[in-house]
Amino acid sequence: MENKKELRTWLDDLKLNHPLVVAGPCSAETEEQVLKIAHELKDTDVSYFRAGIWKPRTRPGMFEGVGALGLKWLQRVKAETGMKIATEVANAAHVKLALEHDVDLLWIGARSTVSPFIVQEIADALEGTDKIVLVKNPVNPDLALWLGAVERLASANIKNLGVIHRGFSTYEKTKYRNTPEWQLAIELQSKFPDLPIINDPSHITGKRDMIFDVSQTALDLNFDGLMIETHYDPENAWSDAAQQVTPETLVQIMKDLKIRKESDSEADYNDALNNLRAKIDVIDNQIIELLGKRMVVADSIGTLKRQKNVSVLQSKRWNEILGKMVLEGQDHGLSEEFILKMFKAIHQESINHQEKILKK
Ligand SMILES: O=C(O)C(=O)C[C@]1(C(=O)O)C=C[C@@H](O)C=C1
Repeated sequence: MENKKELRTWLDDLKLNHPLVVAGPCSAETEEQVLKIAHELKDTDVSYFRAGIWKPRTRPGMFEGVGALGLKWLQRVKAETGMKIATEVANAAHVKLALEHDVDLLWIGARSTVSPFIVQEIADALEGTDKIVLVKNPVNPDLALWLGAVERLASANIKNLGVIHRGFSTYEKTKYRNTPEWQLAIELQSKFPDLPIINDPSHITGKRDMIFDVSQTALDLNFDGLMIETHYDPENAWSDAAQQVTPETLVQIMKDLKIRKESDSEADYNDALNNLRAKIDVIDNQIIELLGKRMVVADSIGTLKRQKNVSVLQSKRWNEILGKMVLEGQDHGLSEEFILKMFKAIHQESINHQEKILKK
């Protein structure tokens, strides 16, 4: 699949002067619940009303969605509020029912995106549709798998495509429910600058009080929209209670978010920016030069070790370096996380250099 301007057409055609907002409850629970939330979201920035009809749950025995019955409730939402409607589909049967009920936007969930078989089944069922189809990232941070799913849909002649960034599962507990790994979303945007990308701060954070912050980061990174789970009584929601916000909170979030533009044409701003960028270019070159020099020293260490048959990895020395560099980094305003990531990469490169010499 190639990037092309037309990928944005469906979004441009909405002619919004704010980010695209998809909002509504995690799950459709009852007809009253769906309609009450929808009426509270009418006349806000929300263009698409979402509700989960079929819920893929981690373990059996939990609420798994109301099923096809809920699609009728979504149709009432459209008729009564004028909002378009959106839901998740996870197999061909879901697609058939969603299309029969004229759902305007369908998304493929993270647990489906991981499976090329499921994605292909969904793509085949959707073949040639003019509905909007958004692909959530797979649960694991695998950009090729994410884009592969989009490609399967594009090959099924589906034109109105986009992606949803909902974060990634980790074994370690972090402050996020699913860590954002923003680098992946950035890489995706550099490969497909015109493919609409929506952020899902509800699933990234898992906590409503972090939603604003993640939404702002997403907008600062040029995301096109937000999908935010919204419920009039979040505490008592049947699923994902901790991450849903009330319609009032959603309106406040949209009011408080700073919407940035991609650039500004003012001359003074561009002069100042270009000056600073020239400085960055010089520093980047110095960094590369220094890293190259460091590897030349590593090569010499490799030659020494080869003569004496000593192993490459020297954990004690390496831990000393890491400890010192974390402290040094603090003095220069660099986070421990960054220093550890950077020096681990440097260490690996040094090991690769020495390995080449030892294996000669
Ligand atoms: O000090 C060494 O023995 C090295 O091989 C150098 C170096 C490094 O790049 O700093 C690389 C590998 C070792 O694990 C420790 C440190």
